[in-house]
Amino acid sequence: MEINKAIISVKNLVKKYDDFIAVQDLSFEVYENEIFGLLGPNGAGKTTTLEIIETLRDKTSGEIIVDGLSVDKHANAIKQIIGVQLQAAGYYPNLNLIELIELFAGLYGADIKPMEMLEKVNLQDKAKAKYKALSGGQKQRFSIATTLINQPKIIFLDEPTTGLDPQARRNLWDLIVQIRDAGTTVVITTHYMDEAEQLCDRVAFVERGKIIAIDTPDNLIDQLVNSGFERKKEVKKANLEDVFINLTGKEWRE
Ligand SMILES: Nc1ncnc2c1ncn2[C@@H]1O[C@H](COP(=O)(O)OP(=O)(O)OP(=O)(O)O)[C@@H](O)[C@H]1O
Repeated sequence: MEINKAIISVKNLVKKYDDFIAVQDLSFEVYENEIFGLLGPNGAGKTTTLEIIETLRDKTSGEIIVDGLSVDKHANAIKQIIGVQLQAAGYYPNLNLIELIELFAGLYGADIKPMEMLEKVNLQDKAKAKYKALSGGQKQRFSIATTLINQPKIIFLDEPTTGLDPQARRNLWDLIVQIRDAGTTVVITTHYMDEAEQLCDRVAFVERGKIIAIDTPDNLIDQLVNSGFERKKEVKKANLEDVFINLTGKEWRE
């Protein structure tokens, strides 16, 4: 049997905001080279947990190891091996996409070819465009390109497909799978369960700051079915999203 190697290990993580406990005794591992989904209701503590792993937020207690490095002792070293989506506010309005990638590469000291980065996310035709002139799907793809500039071992994507149409969403899934297949571990949050089911190798459900289930989507669904669960209504063989894709096609556009 294949032994999975943990690239992120979170043990007994606790985060308090004054008296409020946002994360309580959370433990999980992310395996090398998987797409790992952190799922759960609004306010469950997903973003807080990710930001602590990304070394952007302090924890109250617990232990986090990222690729053998402790967040307590090696935050700077961790920053160098992870890719995090920047806030759009960081995209200087007067620079085009190529210039923005050059700027970030300079900040990271990364030796990359900007056009190759844009090709990876299928934005080569927009190299001279400004960020604000991009569609929602293109903006997300650009933002994912920026996470790859320092050739990270792990990237973190917080709700990357929110607000995208079904086609753009599926294009983005293909891109995320390509990134994993090229050897990068992907940690993602999403509120779309169809997305988690299709895209994630494993998922963890977080509720009120605790992990309540963690496994492959297949195993979690099988466990529920084996417990006697049945859907109330017979499900049709296609849904409205399939109609959308069938009518409008799957190719990259925007
Ligand atoms: N800086 C802060 N100060 C006080 N409370 C905070 C702070 N940041 C987050 N919280 C609280 O911590 C809890 C967890 O928030 P968090 O953003 O981690 O949830 P989430 O699971 O990412 O939610 P969503 O799905 O809505 O993005 C929430 O109740 C939130 O109000």
